[in-house]
Amino acid sequence: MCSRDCCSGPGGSHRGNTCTDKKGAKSGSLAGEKIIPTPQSLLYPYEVIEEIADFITKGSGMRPRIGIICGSGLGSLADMIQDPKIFEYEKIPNFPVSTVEGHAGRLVVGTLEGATVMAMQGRFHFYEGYPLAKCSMPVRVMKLCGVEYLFATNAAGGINPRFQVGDIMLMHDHVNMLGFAGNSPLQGPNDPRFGPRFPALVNSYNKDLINKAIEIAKAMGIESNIHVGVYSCLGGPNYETIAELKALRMMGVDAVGMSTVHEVITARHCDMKVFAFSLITNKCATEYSDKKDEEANHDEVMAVAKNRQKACCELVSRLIREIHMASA
Ligand SMILES: O=P(O)(O)O[C@@H]1C[C@H](O)[C@@H](CO)O1
Ligand SMILES: Nc1nc2[nH]cnc2c(=O)[nH]1
Repeated sequence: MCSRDCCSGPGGSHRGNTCTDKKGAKSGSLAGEKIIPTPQSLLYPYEVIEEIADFITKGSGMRPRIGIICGSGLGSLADMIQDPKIFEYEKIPNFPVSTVEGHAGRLVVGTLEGATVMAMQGRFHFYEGYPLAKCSMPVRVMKLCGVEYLFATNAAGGINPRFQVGDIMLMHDHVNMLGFAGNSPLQGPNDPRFGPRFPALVNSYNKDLINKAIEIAKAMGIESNIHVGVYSCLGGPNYETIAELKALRMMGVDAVGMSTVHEVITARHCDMKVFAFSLITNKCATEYSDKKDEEANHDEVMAVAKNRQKACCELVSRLIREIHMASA
């Protein structure tokens, strides 16, 4: 495995003096000390994304309209897909592999509530060692497959004291902490075939879809478990300190996680409509305490996601049905 920028993290390796990604493409040299960094946006040029998209559309015989990214423990969202064509990440050319528990590592293409969909059962995180452009590369693949709507889901810690474990927060905005630190999936030369150099991000989260989701939650009788709020992505893999959580709360953040934001930036850059939600899997303590049970842990995150998967699946499938009906 390569731990340097030259071959972009897991899946890459050094053979002799040469740095090689998992497909064998040479992307840098270890000879001498001169390693030329690859700007993030050049990691996956348009033509490579196009090749991956062709592989999926030809292999599935479909052009999906809705893309779903399953959060930690929420892989069952993809299990709802009918007549699924399944692509293991390892078998997709130039695709990274999933390394996190709760992220199966496969792409599922089929229909859901009549709509053509593709779902990532397993996403890529910055803390796995992947640059942000690689984490969100599948969003561009979705775009070139024909996807118009991105549904991004995640497991997150609730900072807003009104949030309870098992609640769902519909994202209406985000605070991009990795962006504050100068990291973006759009870093490097811009390819206008994807989108503009300086994309605007106000109104990134589609208001109509949020309103529809609230109506659906009412019809499901879970409106008291639904909130609309602000998500923030940190680099992880560690969970936050109390001081960090206090600071995030002061900034107006309601829930914190380690994903989604760079996917949304990539989706908005190529003009997709975005719907995203966080399943609140743990309450974040914002006061100092010795209580061990106030510490976040991934087992708890997975257990809560498993418990709440039914509600999440129903919300997603009903919303997809509305989108499909509206365009039928
Ligand atoms: O992929 P998501 O954002 O749902 O996963 C969250 C963030 C970490 O990957 C993990 C921590 O428990 O859950
Ligand atoms: N950063 C972060 N990610 C999470 N994913 C699930 N819970 C949490 C949390 O408390 N913090």
